[in-house]
Amino acid sequence: MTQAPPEDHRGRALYRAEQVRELDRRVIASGVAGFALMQRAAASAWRYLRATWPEVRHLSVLCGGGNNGGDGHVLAALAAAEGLSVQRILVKPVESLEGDARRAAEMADAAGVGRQPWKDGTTLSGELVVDALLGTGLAGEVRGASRSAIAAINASGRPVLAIDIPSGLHADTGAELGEAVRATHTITFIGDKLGLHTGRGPARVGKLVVDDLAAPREAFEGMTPAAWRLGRALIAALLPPRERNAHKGAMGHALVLGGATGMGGAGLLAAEACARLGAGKVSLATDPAHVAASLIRRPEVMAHGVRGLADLGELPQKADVLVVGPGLGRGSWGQAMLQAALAAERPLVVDADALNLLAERLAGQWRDDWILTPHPGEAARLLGIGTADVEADRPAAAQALQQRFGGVVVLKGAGSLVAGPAGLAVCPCGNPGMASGGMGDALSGMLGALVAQGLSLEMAARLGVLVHALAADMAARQGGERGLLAGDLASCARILVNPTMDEDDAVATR
Ligand SMILES: NC(=O)C1=CN([C@@H]2O[C@H](COP(=O)(O)OP(=O)(O)OC[C@H]3O[C@@H](n4cnc5c(N)ncnc54)[C@H](OP(=O)(O)O)[C@@H]3O)[C@@H](O)[C@H]2O)[C@@H](O)CC1
Ligand SMILES: [K+]
Repeated sequence: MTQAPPEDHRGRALYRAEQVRELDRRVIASGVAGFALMQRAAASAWRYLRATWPEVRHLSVLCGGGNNGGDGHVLAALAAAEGLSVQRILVKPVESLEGDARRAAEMADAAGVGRQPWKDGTTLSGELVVDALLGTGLAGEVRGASRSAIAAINASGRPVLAIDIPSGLHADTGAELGEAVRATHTITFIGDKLGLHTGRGPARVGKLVVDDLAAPREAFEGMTPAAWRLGRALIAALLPPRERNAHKGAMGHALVLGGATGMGGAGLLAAEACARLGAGKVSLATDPAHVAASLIRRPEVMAHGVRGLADLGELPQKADVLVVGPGLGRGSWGQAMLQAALAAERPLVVDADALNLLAERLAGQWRDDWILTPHPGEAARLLGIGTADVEADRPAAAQALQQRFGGVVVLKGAGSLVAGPAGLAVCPCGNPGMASGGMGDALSGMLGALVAQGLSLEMAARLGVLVHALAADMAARQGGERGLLAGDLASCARILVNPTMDEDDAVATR
């Protein structure tokens, strides 16, 4: 049935609303009438609903004024034809509808499906709510009746199947325009949409299925996806089993510069994660006060007590990649370490306070050999805008950073984005347990390890972000999200970067 381009190691293609509209146009031009496509969409949603909730007898279907609403009307008719009772609610009068949406509403009328206009206070009586208010046509903050209908859906406490997109969620950015439906399930059509996977998307979409509605392969030809949704196939594609004669010299040497006075844990977490992801050698340049702790916790890491540039000596030149930022601080020590890293002519992973120092003191730096890993606050400082502006359009912020600073940019947060010369990728994994200190330090160390082992910066960033999030998911399965620690990730990540291991049999080591 699926005609869309198959997923490969790059992951699944994601599109923007305008691109999906163009795909719709191409499918229609190939000979499928628009209304037939709407019927396919509704039939697909109905099949999914029936398979997921076979016991449900009574539905509430909320229909907007466009074709998303049209899908809802057709679904309501299909459900009624199979004997379900349907509460069909319209936010716009049928007389104001046009085109396929009007035809769909009249079809449901003709099938004898009752309808009622949305009014504030209307009780949603269904055991299940179908959200067909707004799809790819959403423009601007949700207004009028749709606004209160969305709030009522969210207050209903019922399972919600969102048609195409949870209403109120922006298909391109994943921003919530006012309030968005909190769906338990979403079925999306023709092409998967970027906004379902970043920003508020992951928190609003619930379980997601994609149906390309049998769109012909040719419809996708020549259309560059807006982004790639990373998948596990990337791990095996980029990390084949090691040659049996591998030696540590060939696995790269990573140097972590971090851990100013009182912030030793950050540098250590980065170094440990770096080692667990397979760097041949890992060095840590840290405040001398932290060396003993490092040796006790991870004797494999070569910890150097560094009071300043003189102590650092030629260490940066001996490494293949430098990770600068974890626990760096913004004081003279951190500034010296960053200067040394920038001068070392080695690929860099730049995180945390190194990014803040860049924003404060080193504006205008552009390199093609670094990975920058800001969270939204750091991204905002680098761009000179507010954090809310970053969150309002995360894909645009990631791409703006990449254009302004060069290299590869990882914009962290739910649905982490990787922007590089090959385009945009989004990570669909991870969990709220990652909202705890040190997670970013572990990520920067992992990225350093992958660069050390010879991956391009962009592939290292994509793979590192994915493995970091998958490791957090694995650790959360073992012990739950609350209380998940950054230090729990490295051992899980080790299992993941050895894809021939059976994850269930593998025993996480500390
Ligand atoms: N043939 C096809 O193409 C296929 C398309 N398919 C389906 O169609 C969907 C796209 O349909 P679409 O383009 O009609 O847009 P849609 O999402 O219904 O929104 C338009 C409505 O929303 C309203 N509205 C907009 N902004 C608003 C706001 N801020 N606040 C409040 N209201 C707002 C706007 O009102 P207006 O601005 O006109 O007053 C209008 O009533 C797509 O997601 C998929 O489900 C499938 O059936 C497969 C075949
Ligand atoms: K919807």
